[in-house]
Amino acid sequence: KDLPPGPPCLPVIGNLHQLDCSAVHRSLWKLSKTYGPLMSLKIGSIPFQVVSSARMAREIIKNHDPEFSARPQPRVMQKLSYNGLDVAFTSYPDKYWREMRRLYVLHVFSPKRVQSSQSIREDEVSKMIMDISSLSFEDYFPVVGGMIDHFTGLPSRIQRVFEELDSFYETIIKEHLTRDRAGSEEQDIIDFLLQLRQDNKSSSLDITTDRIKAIIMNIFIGGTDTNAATLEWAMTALRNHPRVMTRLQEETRALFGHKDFISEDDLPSLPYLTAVVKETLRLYPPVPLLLPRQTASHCTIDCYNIKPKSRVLFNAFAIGMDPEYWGSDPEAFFPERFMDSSVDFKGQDFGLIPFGSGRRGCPGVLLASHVVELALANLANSFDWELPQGMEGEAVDTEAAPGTTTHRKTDLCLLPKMKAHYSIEQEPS
Ligand code: HEM
Repeated sequence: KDLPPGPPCLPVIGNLHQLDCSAVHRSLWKLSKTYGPLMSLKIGSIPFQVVSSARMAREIIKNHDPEFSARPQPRVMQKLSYNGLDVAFTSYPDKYWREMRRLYVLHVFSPKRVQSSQSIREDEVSKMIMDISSLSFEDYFPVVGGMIDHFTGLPSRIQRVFEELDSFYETIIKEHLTRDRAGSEEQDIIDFLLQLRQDNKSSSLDITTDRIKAIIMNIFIGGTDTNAATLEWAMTALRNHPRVMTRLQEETRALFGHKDFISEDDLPSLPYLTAVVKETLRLYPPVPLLLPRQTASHCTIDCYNIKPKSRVLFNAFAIGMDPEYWGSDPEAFFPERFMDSSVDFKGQDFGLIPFGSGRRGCPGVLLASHVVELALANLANSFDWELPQGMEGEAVDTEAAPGTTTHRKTDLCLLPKMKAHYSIEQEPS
């Protein structure tokens, strides 16, 4: 009786009938308006607690983070993570998780390592811009499809996906082992892990091949689809808000319009770009329910009793719409709200947590923000974007497809037109 309030549920299916499976985060947001910022419900027979306001997220992460930092262990992720050898799906509290997390934060995704891979990101974004430039006028901008959903299904399917991924990781590791790195200054994450394995035999954390594969899995699943989805939603929102697109293009072109490519060193002089990325992550968080958490022990929140092993969802979408935090018009796409504000997505501001927060918060946040800002800056700077013939003037729909990472339901079709040439004389003095 002292559980948080929630909608009445049916036998067997629980509250499933109240959830729109292509936008569960939206259904949960609507329910939270009736039942409050900490809400109990059942998905099938499994009880969940759902966190839907910035105040509640702050209360939990500031005062109860250790109790809320375990993760449920879905069978498919157990298999794909080599039985929990990664970070994202490892149980908590656990010595192995602590050491791996330390490795990620201090080495694999440290600011120094992210900086050292700057030229790789610039090469990739530059290739993308060249590819788009060489398309014929009728060609559409392709969108990367969801991947994670393919991982659900029958055990045989899980096994097949596991084997495919495993052989992909083997190839990557072999390539790195046979590559002649002599004289090369660029050491990527795999080079670093292989080096660590060689140097660090005595450390308590033995870097086995399966552990390296589990780390590649986290990078591959956590760090590719999410960045692609963020770009997809950013371009959708920009297309539907031409005023914002124009202001973004004015910002990039005033400073760098004469250049073919905006580099990462140029990004700090583009504050409106950063505001557009933040606003996209607020309204379209690519992982809107974060990764599920599980309580490690009993705790009391706002007089409610939360039992050990309760599943917990943080609804980052609902939190991004919280009127107590965002004021009267949270549904508007309005990047200006970030222009004179220090609110950031790194996990310290509880109204904006698309990367989560606390002990289990995303360790790839710095890398992700570099990739997304670099790609978006160049897409906006190099091209004007139009809708295909016959669709001009129409709003692009914003319907989402089901999945842990939220993509658009339909492909986003936009036509790139090379920008008019900007000469040095057009630069502001
Ligand atoms: C836009 C891009 C990204 C988004 C939106 C995103 C989002 C998230 C979210 C919501 C979580 C769960 C946080 C929580 O439970 O509090 C997470 C965890 C994680 N992310 Fe990301 N992520 C992104 C990019 C990346 C990248 C680039 C990497 C690595 C290359 C990465 C690796 C991870 C890992 C390893 C975890 C598990 C952390 C743990 O459980 O201790 N992510 N991410």
